[in-house]
Amino acid sequence: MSSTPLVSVIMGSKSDWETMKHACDTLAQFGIAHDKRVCSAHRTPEAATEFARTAKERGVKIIIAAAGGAAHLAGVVAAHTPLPVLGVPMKGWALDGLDSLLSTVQMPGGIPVATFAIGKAGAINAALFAVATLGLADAGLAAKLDEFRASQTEKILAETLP
Ligand SMILES: Nc1c(C(=O)O)ncn1[C@@H]1O[C@H](COP(=O)(O)O)[C@@H](O)[C@H]1O
Repeated sequence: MSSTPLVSVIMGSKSDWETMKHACDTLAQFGIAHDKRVCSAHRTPEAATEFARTAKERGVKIIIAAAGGAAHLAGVVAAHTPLPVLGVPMKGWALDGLDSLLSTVQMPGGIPVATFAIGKAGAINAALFAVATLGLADAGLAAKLDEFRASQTEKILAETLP
């Protein structure tokens, strides 16, 4: 997207992209300007902090942060910005994402991370949540979300079983 990103999608590793592309696809479906990048609280701590500290002045409204395992990225970013941070725990490794979920969701009081489901559903829902939030100040966007939900309902009701 070429215009100023309203949503920044960050992930701890390129290996998270297969999942997080669903968040970016969903944002694109609603025409929301967004950017995406890899940054890690563990492996690139200065870059992650700098990203978080400057996001608001760059015009970003919402950050979607994905990480797996010892998933500290969303929490660290939330510590450095007043912007809403939506955390998406990645699935995988020995604990299948439970570790990612718990390390994303269990924030100490005072620094919230809104945490979504593990994996693809969480990636899509974080993007839809960003759409809903931005839709509070954008009637056109809110109408698109209404349409999306109505067509989803129609599709499910039309499903037949073998
Ligand atoms: N949890 C974090 C953080 C962080 O929280 O800062 N940085 C990378 N990672 C995670 O490590 C996993 C494995 O990464 P590699 O596949 O690169 O080894 C990824 O799911 C990533 O999000």
